Amino acid sequence: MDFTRPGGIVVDGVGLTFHPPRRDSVVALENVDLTVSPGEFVCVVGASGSGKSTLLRLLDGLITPTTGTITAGGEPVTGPSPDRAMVFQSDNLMPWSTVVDNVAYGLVLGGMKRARARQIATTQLERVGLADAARLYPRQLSGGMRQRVNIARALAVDPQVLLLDEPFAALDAQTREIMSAELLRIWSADRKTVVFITHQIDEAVFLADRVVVLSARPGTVREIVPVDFARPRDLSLKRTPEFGRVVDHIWSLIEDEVRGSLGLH
Ligand SMILES: Nc1ncnc2c1ncn2[C@@H]1O[C@H](COP(=O)(O)OP(=O)(O)OP(=O)(O)O)[C@@H](O)[C@H]1O
Repeated sequence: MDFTRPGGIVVDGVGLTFHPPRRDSVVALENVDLTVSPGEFVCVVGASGSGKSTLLRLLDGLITPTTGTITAGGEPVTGPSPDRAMVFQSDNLMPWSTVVDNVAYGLVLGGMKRARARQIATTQLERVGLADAARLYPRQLSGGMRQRVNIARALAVDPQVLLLDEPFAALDAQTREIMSAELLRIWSADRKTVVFITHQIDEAVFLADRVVVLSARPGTVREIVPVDFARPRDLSLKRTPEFGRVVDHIWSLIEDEVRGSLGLH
């Protein structure tokens, strides 16, 4: 596999130490090695504080590693780029703009004429099943709809890589399940590279080609678990014994650390 192609990511020996003012420094990540193939769907799980969000911010270029290097599409990551789009847990939509203008925002910011940007935004809204909501305002949408708008907004700039930081964490359990199936449907259309952070092991296994399990602080790659279930996947997969076995395996890798993070040793 050629990781220097668009969408490929190489994380090589990456460490990140925070130096907060007037507090002890925090080694959040240490010696992380990871390669992601173009078009691959990778999920990252780990106990609270294992450095999942930090890893994602490094991949985006929002922060710079203390040690090691990161390349995306063969180029060193030195800062945020339109080639990579982030989706966060909270939706960050502008309440004063309509849904379509929220989705068009990144394109307009990049210099595109508003009419053209709205056209592209409308196409993206169709993809996420929200064409009818284009003229509504964010407050008129449910949480699940808002996160779909968020995904449409990330896709509108046509990035090579989508970085998602617990995008469904604020949703109720049923909406969350449906949203993960929706995300796979949207992803399968053009198979962008995805790195998806979650606390839910079953969500990770349902979505991913591989699940990266981080160990507790300092976070490092404990194991990379391949998930070979055929695609397209539907939610009934989650009720199969094979699925349960993969979930159990990952849970066994992090259970001690989750207990430790709760002071339960
Ligand atoms: N800006 C910062 N300054 C100092 N320490 C930080 C900073 N950001 C994160 N940390 C610390 O780095 C470690 C990793 O944090 P991070 O948020 O990446 O973990 P996480 O796995 O995403 O956690 P969670 O699952 O709880 O969201 C934690 O100990 C956290 O307190």
